[in-house]
Amino acid sequence: MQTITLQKSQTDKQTAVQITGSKSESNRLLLLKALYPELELDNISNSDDSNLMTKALVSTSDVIDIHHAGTAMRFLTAFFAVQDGREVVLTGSKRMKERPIKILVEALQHLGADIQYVENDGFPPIKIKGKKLSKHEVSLKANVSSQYISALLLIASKLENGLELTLEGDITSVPYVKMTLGLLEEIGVSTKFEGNVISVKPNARALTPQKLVVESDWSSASYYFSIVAISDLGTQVTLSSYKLDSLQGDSALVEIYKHFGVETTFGDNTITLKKVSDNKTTKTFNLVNAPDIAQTIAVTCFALGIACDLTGLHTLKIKETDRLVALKTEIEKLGGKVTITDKSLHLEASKEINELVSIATYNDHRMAMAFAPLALKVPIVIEDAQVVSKSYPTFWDDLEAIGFKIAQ
Ligand SMILES: O=C(O)C1=C[C@@H](OP(=O)(O)O)[C@@H](O)[C@H](O)C1
Ligand SMILES: C=C(OP(=O)(O)O)C(=O)O
Repeated sequence: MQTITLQKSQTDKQTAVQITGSKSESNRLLLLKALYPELELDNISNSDDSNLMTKALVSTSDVIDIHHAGTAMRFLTAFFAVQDGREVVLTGSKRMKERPIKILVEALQHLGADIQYVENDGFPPIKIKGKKLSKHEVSLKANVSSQYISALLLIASKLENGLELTLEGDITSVPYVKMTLGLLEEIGVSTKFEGNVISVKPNARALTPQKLVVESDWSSASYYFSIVAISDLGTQVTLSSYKLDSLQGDSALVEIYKHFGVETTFGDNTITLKKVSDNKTTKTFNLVNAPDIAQTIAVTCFALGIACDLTGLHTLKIKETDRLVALKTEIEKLGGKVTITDKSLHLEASKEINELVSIATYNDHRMAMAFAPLALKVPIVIEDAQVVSKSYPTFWDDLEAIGFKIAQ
């Protein structure tokens, strides 16, 4: 699928959507299952990133290409560093070669790992010679990407003496670190997070065999929060399978979208989103704990003609694309006015939205999905629409099912 044109939704369509498993939970659990085969997993994400992770973990190839998958790149760096005797080059897409990995590599090297850069210092591809790591104490800078922290925590229980990790500076994307610790605890690994120190106890034995069911992806749910927010009063959509006590930080959507008049009701494994009121006040959110929903929220505000101030966005520049620049460029094509710094975005309230603007997606699934709900206001064109498969392969089918008209 390449360029598609999206149109306003039809009435009398299906309003229930089953969303695939969380990509973040899946990629953690897939790695943990490789370390502890006694684990059984259910509702694993069907995303490209999780498929790449699954394949990489059993690959016998000398070179593993993880394309655009950031978590796979970071988690597998730690995984292969402790596979004694295994030599592998981990590489990725052109963009992956621009996404920094030095903080993680230096932490692993400090613990005793043998990792070298193949092209540019500090960036993939990297050559890893797996070995037994000798040390168990390390410090790392915590404000660039939480994925470095999670990567170390995921292998920690397999180190002879576990791990004591000291986090330097502000910690970014904290819920993702807590998700990692939550999953470790769930499978029976002991962890402690006190102040800026995280410790994980060693565990050389097999775990109690158990089945873990991955909750569906809350970042994917964000596009439906946006659709409902932009829709008429009374509009509702039911999504499954979700739970109240989520490990995913993006479940903050429930509170955030109250500000847009969207009410969320938890049912048996489901959430029902309903538009109950209109609220046009300027929105201010700090998204340091939920960076992946920044694009969704910015576009919701633009569609509704509401101004917003989004902060805590310092990680957006090193994701699939520079998301701050991409948002500004595309919203301005549509007639909006956006000001960005390297960690914030300000959108002015606007009245008009230009029709049939062709939205560039920059190899970023979230650019395609975040702009899609705008079709409720004006017909819109999405370039390289297939990018959604990075996290949500059936996104366009699901939009059609709830009534969007899609032409190729
Ligand atoms: O650990 C994870 O699963 C993730 C952590 C976040 O990255 P940063 O910690 O780099 O912000 C998030 O943006 C990404 O989509 C998934
Ligand atoms: C940033 C993301 O993914 P990753 O860092 O794993 O490529 C994302 O899914 O929005």
